[in-house]
Amino acid sequence: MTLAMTDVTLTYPDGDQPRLTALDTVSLEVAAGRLVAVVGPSGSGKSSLLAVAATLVTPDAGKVVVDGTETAGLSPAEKAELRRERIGIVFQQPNLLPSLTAAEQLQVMAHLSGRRPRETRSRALDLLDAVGLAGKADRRPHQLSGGQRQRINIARALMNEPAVMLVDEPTSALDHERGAAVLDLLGGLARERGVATVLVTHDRSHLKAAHAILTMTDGILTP
Ligand SMILES: Nc1ncnc2c1ncn2[C@@H]1O[C@H](COP(=O)(O)OP(=O)(O)OP(=O)(O)O)[C@@H](O)[C@H]1O
Repeated sequence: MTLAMTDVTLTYPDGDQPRLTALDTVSLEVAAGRLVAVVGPSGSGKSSLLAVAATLVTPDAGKVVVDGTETAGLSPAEKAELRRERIGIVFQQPNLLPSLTAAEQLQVMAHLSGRRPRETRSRALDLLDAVGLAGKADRRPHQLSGGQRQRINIARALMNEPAVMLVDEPTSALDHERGAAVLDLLGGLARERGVATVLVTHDRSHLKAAHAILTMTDGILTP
């Protein structure tokens, strides 16, 4: 299993109240090439789930295995390397660098991993093509639409050929039609590139690209 979370519990301090349980013995398995959607209302624990899967937050209990690596024993530097090399993260807002072209946004990722510029340029162009942005490689963010920027965000997350992709509300800034297109794209990329993808959203519409839809309620994940 490419991503396996087992009995993960995460609590946060809550003033003088007992600690708040954001994730309550959550288990989730995602195989290569599958897109699993996690749907739940605001505050149900979706972002917490992604943060734990991304090794950004350490759970109180439970096990997280990413592409065969048990994450509990890793040092902060090893976790950072795992994130850079094996995990692609797509947040709601693309956070593109204003001065860089579309291709350069992707190349920066590969550069951080020590890959050579010539290789990375051709991989960046291939990925931009895969997300429907062939011909836009030299545009800067302000010359692109919101939907196109979100596609760059997705292509950038794939730049280092991750085993796992974690996606947080990718359609919140998009209209209905563009949102549906981005979700279809994510499903297609997961399948074609064999990436285990988890998508969290509060919005149940256009999830037909998902192989499974799970529900998060008050930190509890159910089929
Ligand atoms: N750093 C934190 N410290 C304390 N409580 C937190 C922290 N982060 C999240 N929480 C609480 O944990 C619970 C789950 O939050 P989380 O952000 O995971 O929910 P979500 O489903 O992603 O919500 P949204 O859809 O609004 O982003 C909420 O009750 C939230 O208030």
